[in-house]
Amino acid sequence: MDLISSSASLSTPRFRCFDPKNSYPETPNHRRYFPTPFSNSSPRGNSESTPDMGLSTITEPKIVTGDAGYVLEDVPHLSDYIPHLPTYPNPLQDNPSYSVVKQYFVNVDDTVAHKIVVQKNSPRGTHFRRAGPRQKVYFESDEVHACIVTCGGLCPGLNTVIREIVCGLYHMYGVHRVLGIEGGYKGFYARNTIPLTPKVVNDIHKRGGTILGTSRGGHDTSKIVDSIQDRGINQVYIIGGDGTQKGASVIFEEIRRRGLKVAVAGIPKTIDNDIPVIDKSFGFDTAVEEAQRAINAAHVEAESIENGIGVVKLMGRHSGFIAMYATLASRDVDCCLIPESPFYLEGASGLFEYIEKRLKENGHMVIVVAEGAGQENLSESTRNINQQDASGNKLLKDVGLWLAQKIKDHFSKRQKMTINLKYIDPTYMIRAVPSNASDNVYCTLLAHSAIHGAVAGYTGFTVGPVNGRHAYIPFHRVIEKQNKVVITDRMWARLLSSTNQPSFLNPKDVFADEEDEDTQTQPKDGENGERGDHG
Ligand SMILES: Nc1ncnc2c1ncn2[C@@H]1O[C@H](COP(=O)(O)OP(=O)(O)OP(=O)(O)O)[C@@H](O)[C@H]1O
Ligand SMILES: O=P(O)(O)OC[C@H]1O[C@](O)(CO)[C@@H](O)[C@@H]1O
Ligand SMILES: [Mg+2]
Repeated sequence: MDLISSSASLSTPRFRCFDPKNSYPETPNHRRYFPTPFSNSSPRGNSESTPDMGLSTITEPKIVTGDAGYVLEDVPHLSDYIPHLPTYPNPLQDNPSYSVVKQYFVNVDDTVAHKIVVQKNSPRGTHFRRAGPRQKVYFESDEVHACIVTCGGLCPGLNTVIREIVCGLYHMYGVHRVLGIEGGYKGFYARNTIPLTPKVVNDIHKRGGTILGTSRGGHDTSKIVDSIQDRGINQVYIIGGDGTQKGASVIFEEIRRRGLKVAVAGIPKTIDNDIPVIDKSFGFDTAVEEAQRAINAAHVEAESIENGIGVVKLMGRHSGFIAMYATLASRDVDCCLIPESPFYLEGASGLFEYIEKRLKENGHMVIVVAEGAGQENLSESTRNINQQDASGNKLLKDVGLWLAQKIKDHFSKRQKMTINLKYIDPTYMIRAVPSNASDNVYCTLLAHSAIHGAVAGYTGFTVGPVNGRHAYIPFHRVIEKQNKVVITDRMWARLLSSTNQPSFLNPKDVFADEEDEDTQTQPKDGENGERGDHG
C-alpha cells in the first residue's frame, strides 16, 4: 500500500488537540517515533549554565516508514509538545494574488524524495516533508512576532533573504511585527534590535553583506532563549551556515524544553556550499560568477608575458565547490586544487612537472586553489599553531601565498626557465557582492518556504531545495556532516578532463577512500544530482 494514498495521513492534526498516538499511522510497515519527554518543565533556562552547551535533551528524529522502503524523516511540529493548539484558515486563501492559483496549498502528505536516481528494485528511500503553504495555520496574523538573525561569514543574498522574509510575512500573512537582531547570535542579548518593515528593507537586496550585521562565536543558548521569551518572539528565522544551524538546533531544543510556542526556522547560508542534503546554497552561483573576474584577470596577465603563471585563491575551507565550478565555467584554468584532493609538488606527476609541461606547450597557465587545499603540505613546512576563530573553526594557513612562493622558488633554481607569476586573492570580493538575478529568485523561494513552514507550526527545520523541490529538513540532517566534492564522482572527472591536470592520486588511494563510507557525502558516480551532476 502506498503510504501517501493511504487513508492514514502523515499530516499534523487539524481542528483538534494533538494526540501523538493518533498522529501517525501504525501498521507493521508504519513505525512511529515521538519526541522524548521534556527533560524538565522549568519555564526559564538557567542563565548560569555554560554557554554554547546543549541545555536540553535532544529530540529523537521523527521517522515514519511506509511501503517499499519508504522513509519520511519528518521535522518537529509545535503540536508535538504543546497540546490543544488552535488552528486558523490560511489568510492566503483570500489573497488576490494567490487565491487564483489552482491547488495553491501543499497537500499535507506531500514529501520530497532525497534520491531520485533509482533502479527497478531499489527501496523508495528517504523523503522530506514538502515545503509550502498549508490550508491551516497555527498563528493568527496579529499574534506573530518574528525575528531574523544572520550569523557566520558573509554570502551574496543575505539581504535578499531578510527582505523576502519581511515582505513575505507582511504581504502573505499580514504580519507587521518583525525584529532584526543585530550582530549575529550574540546580538540577542548584547545588541539592539531593528524593527523591520517592507519600507525599511525595500532595496536592501541591491547591497552586499547583511543590514543586520553578523558575527562568529557568542552563542549562549540560555541567554538567547531568555531574550526570545522576554521579547515575546514566536517565530525565529535564523540565516547561517553549518555552525549557525547547529546553534539553531540547540535553540530549538531549549525552546521545546521550555514548552514555548516559538517556531524556529533555519535558512542555510554557505558560500562554500558545504551544507548537505540541499541542492545548492544561495549565493553560490553569484560567488562562482564573481570568481570569473579574478580568473579572467589572471589569464590576461599570464598570457601577456612569457611563461606567465596566474594563481587565484578562492574560498572553500573544507569543500572545493567554488574552485571546481569556477574552473569548469572558465575553461581558462589549467589546474584546480581543492581540499578534497591532496596534491604534491615534486617528482613524477607532481605539480611542478605539470607546470613545466604546460608552459612548454602553451607559454602560460592559470592555477585555481581553494583556501583549504594542501593544508597538509603547509603543516609539514610551517609550524602548525592550531588557531581558531571565535566559533571554533580552525584558521587555515594561506595556501595561495605558500604555493606562489614554492613555484617561484622551484623555477628560480632552474636557470633555463624564467617564470612570471601573478598571485590574485579575491577571497572577500566574491562574497561581499550583491546576489545575482537567479540567486535573488532562489532567496525569495527560501524565505517563502521558511515562512510557510513556521506559520504552519513546523519548527526545528532547515529549508532548502532537494532535487529542485523545497523541503523541510530536520536540523540533525544538515549538521551531521559537511558536503564535499567527491573526487570519484563524474563532476570531478569532468574537471580533470577539462584541465588535463594530473589527478595526484594512485588508484590504491581511490579504492581505499571508496571503502570508507563516511568520507562519501555524495553518492558515487554523480547519481544524486545534488550539486548539479545530472550526467
Ligand atoms: N556547535 C554549536 N553550537 C551552538 N552554536 C554554534 C555551534 N557552532 C557554531 N555556533 C554558532 O553559530 C554561529 C556561526 O557559526 P560559524 O562562525 O561557524 O559560521 P557558519 O554558520 O558555519 O557560517 P560560515 O562557516 O558559512 O561562515 C556562531 O555565532 C557560533 O557561535
Ligand atoms: O574571515 P572570516 O569572515 O572569518 O571568514 C572566512 C571564512 O568564511 C567562509 O567564507 C565561509 O563563510 C570561508 O570560506 C572562509 O574561510
Ligand atoms: Mg561554517
